[in-house]
Amino acid sequence: MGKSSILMINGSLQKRVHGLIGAFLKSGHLKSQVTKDMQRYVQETMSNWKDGHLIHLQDEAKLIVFQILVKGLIGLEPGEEMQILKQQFQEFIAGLMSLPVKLPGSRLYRSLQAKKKMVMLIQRTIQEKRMSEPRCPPRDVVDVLLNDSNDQLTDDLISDNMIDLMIPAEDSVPVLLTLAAKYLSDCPLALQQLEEENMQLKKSKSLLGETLQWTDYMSLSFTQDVITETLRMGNIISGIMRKAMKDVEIKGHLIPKGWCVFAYFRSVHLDDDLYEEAYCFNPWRWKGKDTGTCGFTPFGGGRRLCPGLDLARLEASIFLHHLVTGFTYVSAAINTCNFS
Ligand code: HEM
Repeated sequence: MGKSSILMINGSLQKRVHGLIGAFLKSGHLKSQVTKDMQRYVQETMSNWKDGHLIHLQDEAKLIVFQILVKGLIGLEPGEEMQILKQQFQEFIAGLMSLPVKLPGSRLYRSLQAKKKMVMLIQRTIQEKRMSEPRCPPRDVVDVLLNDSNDQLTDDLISDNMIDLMIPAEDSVPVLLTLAAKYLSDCPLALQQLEEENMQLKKSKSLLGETLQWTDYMSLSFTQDVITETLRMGNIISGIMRKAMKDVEIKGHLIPKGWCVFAYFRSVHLDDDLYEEAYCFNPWRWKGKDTGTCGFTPFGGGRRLCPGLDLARLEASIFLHHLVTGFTYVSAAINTCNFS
């Protein structure tokens, strides 16, 4: 990761970059674009699913999510360059956790080479954008950062950040989708209610001759509760690190300045004192409840709160909608949880 990565920087620059990216990822403009593209990619992908063929859901979801992500970040459409970027990104990721040996042929070396190639491709895109008129409203994150007047937002910072944004985003949503499918397979009641809610929306929209908008997907309350419960049980990011900048005392425990603390979400999200039958997948527990509490932090919190949280929820809603309305989904298990 580069020195100017959003994951590494602090202070006012992090606040600025985080604010710009977060506002764009939450914008109605991006959500409409994502909805249109995601519907198309999901339908294309699912139309290839044939009876009797094994489907690797996470891999299929990964390809869709990567295409959506790269378009939202740098404006690239699916095609040859997207394919190259995907290959290079996989090589780069493989070296993130590897022996620190930078000899030619080593995993780390190959990873760094892949990152260089990605940077070159993204910098070319930035140059092209710099030579054309600024786009208003911005269509991707590069547009947003280029339109800002802060002179710390150099081409190097922008290209590094595009790659570093792919790291938290690329895998998390496919894992969320895969876990949702798994938990639903284990819970026929939830699957049935999810199907009913989504079929109802599909029918009412088709009667009106309208296509589904992002607001339609987000208005599906039970679908949102299924996603919330999957985030709680799945703990896709198991926790976050924080460094104490000064001595801090929490509930009688001193954390000396300079110490690192790991806030472990799993121990909170699976705490029986906070969640009745915490190991049971029970989307109904969220009915009418506020998800913005300290006991539920799958997207972290504070000034580093995940800027992609709305996008993750929207992508999951679209995927689940097409999964349960396009296929007969057979649940194999009987859930023994008490939902009363
Ligand atoms: C299920 C999906 C996702 C989960 C569970 C998730 C979770 C998280 C968590 C726990 C953090 C750390 C927050 C903290 O330190 O307090 C984080 C940070 C971040 N996430 Fe996500 N994320 C998801 C999807 C996404 C997506 C789709 C994007 C972008 C398109 C994204 C971009 C980021 C970025 C840039 C940060 C760093 C923010 C900063 O340090 O200022 N994430 N995410």
